[in-house]
Amino acid sequence: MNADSLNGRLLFAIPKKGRLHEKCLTLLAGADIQFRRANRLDVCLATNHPIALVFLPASDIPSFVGKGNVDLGITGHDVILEAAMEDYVKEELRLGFGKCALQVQVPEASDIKTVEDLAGKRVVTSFETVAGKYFDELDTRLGFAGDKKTKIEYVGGSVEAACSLGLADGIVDLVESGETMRAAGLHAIQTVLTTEAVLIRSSAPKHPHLTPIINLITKRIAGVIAASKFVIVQYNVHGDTLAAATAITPGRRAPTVSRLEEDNWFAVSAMVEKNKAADVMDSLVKAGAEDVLVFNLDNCRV
Ligand SMILES: Nc1ncnc2c1ncn2[C@@H]1O[C@H](COP(=O)(O)OP(=O)(O)OP(=O)(O)O)[C@@H](O)[C@H]1O
Ligand SMILES: O=P(O)(O)OC[C@H]1O[C@H](OP(=O)(O)OP(=O)(O)O)[C@H](O)[C@@H]1O
Repeated sequence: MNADSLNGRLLFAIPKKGRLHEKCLTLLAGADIQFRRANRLDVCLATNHPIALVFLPASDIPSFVGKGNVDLGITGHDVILEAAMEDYVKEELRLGFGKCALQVQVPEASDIKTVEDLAGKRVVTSFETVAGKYFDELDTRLGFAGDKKTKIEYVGGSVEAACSLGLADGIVDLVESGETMRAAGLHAIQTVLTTEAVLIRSSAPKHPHLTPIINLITKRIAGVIAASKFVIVQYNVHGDTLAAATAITPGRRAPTVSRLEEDNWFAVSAMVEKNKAADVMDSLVKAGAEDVLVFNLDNCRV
């Protein structure tokens, strides 16, 4: 592939490995962006759209998109703040995966119980920008200046080991299930931020002629995300209980109601939030609905 083959194509950055990689591939498949990636090749052309996919480390994606070298990207909200690119990228969509929290953690046995106790001591993290800003503000609030200020030290990984190795009094690291933190004998004393994967575009795009395709891909991905959050509930109901049942399933705009080939019976279908589907089914049966079915959505435009 040469640079010419990228001409006129939308460049779309995807994390090349790590926690977000697989979920991004599922999202691309759901949005019907097809491609064949040759072994170890980090740039590849979509076969059914004028798009080139660029596989990059998640942490590099905010600056590539922010500087306009790449038109669209997926990365973590935390990574954007760490790269100090929040003024240069627009977060178009929250994607509902890669959810975790950046937390201040200390050894469970430690005397340090609050971030105020930790201020002025040693903190190890991979998020030196975000943690630096957080402790700068705390130091200022507490009147710590010069060598009294909190010492922030960067490590690239295995942050949770820093306290037991004697390198730190506390750490700032991501927590999802909390397993890593507990296994290292740590507990969280403060949440600095919560994060999830986001779709981003440049705030000052270099290729304005690509805006229509950027909008199209954004809508497609929004459709895949919405479809994963909703199910379709369908049921039969007698005319006497139709109003009570449709009040339980009002749908996004309105439920679809069709007459059955049986006197005063109706079939109803409506979109329902996936995490409420079981409760909705219980309420429908209680209200007198019959033959209650739930269908997954593959995709939608809402
Ligand atoms: N435990 C987790 N649960 C959910 N999302 C996470 C988790 N850990 C990280 N993330 C999200 O994924 C992003 C990338 O993290 P990941 O650890 O995969 O980094 P990476 O850049 O692939 O580096 P490496 O694979 O070298 O650790 C994070 O910035 C965060 O947004
Ligand atoms: O709360 P948990 O579910 O245990 O997840 C948190 C861990 O996940 C991430 O690391 P990852 O496993 O991606 O490895 P890394 O340290 O190499 O980044 C993060 O840095 C934590 O260490």
